[in-house]
Amino acid sequence: MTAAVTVRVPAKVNVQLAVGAARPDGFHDLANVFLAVGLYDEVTATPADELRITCSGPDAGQVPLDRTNLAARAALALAERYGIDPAVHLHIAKDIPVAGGMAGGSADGAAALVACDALWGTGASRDELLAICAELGSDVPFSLVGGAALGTGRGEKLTPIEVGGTFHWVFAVADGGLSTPAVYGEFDRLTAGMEVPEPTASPALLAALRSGDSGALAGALSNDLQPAALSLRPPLADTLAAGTEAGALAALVSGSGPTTAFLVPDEETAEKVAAALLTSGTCRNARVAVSPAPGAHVI
Ligand SMILES: C[C@](O)(CO)[C@H](O)COP(=O)(O)OP(=O)(O)OC[C@H]1O[C@@H](n2ccc(N)nc2=O)[C@H](O)[C@@H]1O
Ligand SMILES: Nc1ncnc2c1ncn2[C@@H]1O[C@H](COP(=O)(O)OP(=O)(O)OP(=O)(O)O)[C@@H](O)[C@H]1O
Repeated sequence: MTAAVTVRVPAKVNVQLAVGAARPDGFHDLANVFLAVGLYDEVTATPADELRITCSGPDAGQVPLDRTNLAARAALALAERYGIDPAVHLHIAKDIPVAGGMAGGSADGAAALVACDALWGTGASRDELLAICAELGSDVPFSLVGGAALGTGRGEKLTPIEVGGTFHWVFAVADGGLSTPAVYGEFDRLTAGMEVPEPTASPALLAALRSGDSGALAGALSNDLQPAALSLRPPLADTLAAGTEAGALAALVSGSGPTTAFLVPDEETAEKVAAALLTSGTCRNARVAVSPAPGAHVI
């Protein structure tokens, strides 16, 4: 029997997040262009007497260790489908900012699924794993596939996107998180009484990803949730300004925030912008990363 399986899983940034009107089920239809970035959590699955979650890393204190943890929910969902006793210890080595709009919890859900699938030898197909991911959350399927993809529906229906080069990023980690439902709720409040257009992927953005051209991508980045995140957390505007002044090609809120993302031309500029963000006092931490990155995979 396999003794332990470790799965590495990336964070994400939304290079385009086009948000439609609220649906009757409370979700919003999206044109969500996901790009996986090289900040990783690792989930290790080991046989145990009962389902147990532990977490290490600087933000570990903010991660729930009960059955609400997306890693636990993933293990339970797979076990139920295959009639397996979910007796597993899942250890999360967390490096992705918590509640930061970088899909950290979703990443752990996808990683736990891949780890338990390997540990238990369920032999689930890719499509079955993707279906479980979609039940766990809108962002979870992308954490499984990585790379770059267009998410439609509530973000769970994925079409892979070609990426023609490496993009360099700096991520400014804010103090405290933002609740994803609260940010979508603020989007609804800000757009009340307005005609919200059908979300569609930007051809210029897709072309920029395909060509690997950072300058073109900088001109095409967009996030419809940014006004809502800034409305709930006005000081984020200072973080965006600090990174732009330091030489970023473009700045935007990552997903529902409050992490802010800075696209930079190269590694050298990334280090410079990260240092300037740290000294600006407008964020708690600054992380350098490249994209695209592979989805959840056994290491
Ligand atoms: C902001 C993003 O991170 C961008 O990728 C995602 O849209 C959020 O994905 P997620 O965290 O996996 O969200 P879920 O766990 O599926 O949903 C949490 C809550 O976010 C809101 N939500 C989420 C996705 C979506 N397309 N429309 C929504 O309105 C709903 O209030 C929902 O109850
Ligand atoms: N494995 C997990 N890691 C982190 N948070 C988790 C996990 N499982 C459940 N959560 C809960 O989910 C909340 C959101 O955390 P997460 O790090 O996923 O946010 P996020 O990056 O903003 O998500 P997204 O970008 O998908 O909207 C946390 O406040 C926490 O209570």
